[in-house]
Amino acid sequence: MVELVVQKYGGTSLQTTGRMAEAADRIIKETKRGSQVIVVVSAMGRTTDDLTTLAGQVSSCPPAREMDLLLSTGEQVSCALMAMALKAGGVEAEALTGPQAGIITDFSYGDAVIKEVDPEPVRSRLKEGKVVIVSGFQGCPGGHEVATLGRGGSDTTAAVLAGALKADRCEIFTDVDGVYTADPGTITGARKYEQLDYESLSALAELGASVVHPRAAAAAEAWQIPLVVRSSLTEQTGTTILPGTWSPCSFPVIGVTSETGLSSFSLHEGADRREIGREWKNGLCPWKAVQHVKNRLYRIVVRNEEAPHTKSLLSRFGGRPDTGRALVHVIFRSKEEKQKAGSFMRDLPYTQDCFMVETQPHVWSMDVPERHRVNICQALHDRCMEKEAAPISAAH
Ligand SMILES: Nc1ncnc2c1ncn2[C@@H]1O[C@H](COP(=O)(O)OP(=O)(O)O)[C@@H](O)[C@H]1O
Ligand SMILES: N[C@@H](CC(=O)OP(=O)(O)O)C(=O)O
Repeated sequence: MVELVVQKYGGTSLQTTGRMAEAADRIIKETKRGSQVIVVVSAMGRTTDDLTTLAGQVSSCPPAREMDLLLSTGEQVSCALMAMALKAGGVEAEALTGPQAGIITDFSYGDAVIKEVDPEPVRSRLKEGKVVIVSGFQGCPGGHEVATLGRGGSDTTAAVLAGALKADRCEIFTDVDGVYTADPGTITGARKYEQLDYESLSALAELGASVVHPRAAAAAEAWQIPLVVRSSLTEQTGTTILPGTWSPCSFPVIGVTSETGLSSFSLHEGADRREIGREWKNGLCPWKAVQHVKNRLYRIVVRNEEAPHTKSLLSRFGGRPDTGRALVHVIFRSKEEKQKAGSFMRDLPYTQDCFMVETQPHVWSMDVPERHRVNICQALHDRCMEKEAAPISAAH
């Protein structure tokens, strides 16, 4: 039976035209195995950052619509080049922008959500025997508009397309050979998962493991599409995320993650615990974490972009943002595992100017200065790993 495979290549896998040619060879090999292939591409290397810098040079507050028009071009360049590379390799291919590929979004420029996919444009080209290359990270909110899905959004394009077209699997090609217990780029001793369940992947992705976008993890789970995270630089098998409730081991910790680009507010005066709690529960503030530290001191952590809005909401408490903050998280399998681990999380090094905060019941979180983030993650990861002899698969 012919398999339908979606392959997504991230910016790190398309950094140069040389890398793009390697990706094209891999796609050609997949077609030679007899598969139908849909390819989703991100912008080459750091193109999205470069385009953002360009916008900043002409405007201190670029309009969201034009910003999306600008940023969406990065993926279109990769898409057109990839189709050319494939054709040069003797494979029939056609490049489509997100809107041309039938990806319909809402109107939230810069953070659009895919509402629907018209499978026809891609399906008809597959029927013609073509490899279909789709620009990731973008869709059409209506008319002839284009909206982008937020940073890292190409993963979501791939997972949603895989679901809508009922693909047999969705492969995310990146610069690491799978999903690890911590960022293998910065944390020594991070261990690779050979297999993982959707829930654990989502937990890691939502709390900062940038290897897969959280919306992609959620979409793969919703459609029950097998997801493979693997390296475009090696032939290693990667991490497979499969339907079912399979859990890789009895290891109590799923991983250690961190989030950057945050600001914290310390609220002293007149802060009423119940009032703060009400704001938090009502979701009026998109707060990432909140904590009653002691007596009348509260910490509230928000993304830098939300700091001005939060400051005005909390003005009656006199909160001032402290920038350059990060959150570090130890994600446990359950609330009970977190409670059991309580004692071994104490007495960490680097705790000056750090605050324990509440995020989710099964997650131990701390608000830390961004400059200490990696050291603190390393210490936490070491501590979690020393508790477990051989929890996952061998890696690194
Ligand atoms: N738990 C984790 N497992 C694997 N990689 C991780 C994890 N947390 C963070 N990363 C980082 O995610 C990076 C890949 O994501 P990204 O840079 O967005 O790649 P791409 O451009 O391919 O989308 C890796 O280089 C790695 O440093
Ligand atoms: N190019 C966009 C979208 C994306 O998904 O990129 P990547 O796959 O390289 O994370 C970004 O940089 O955010």
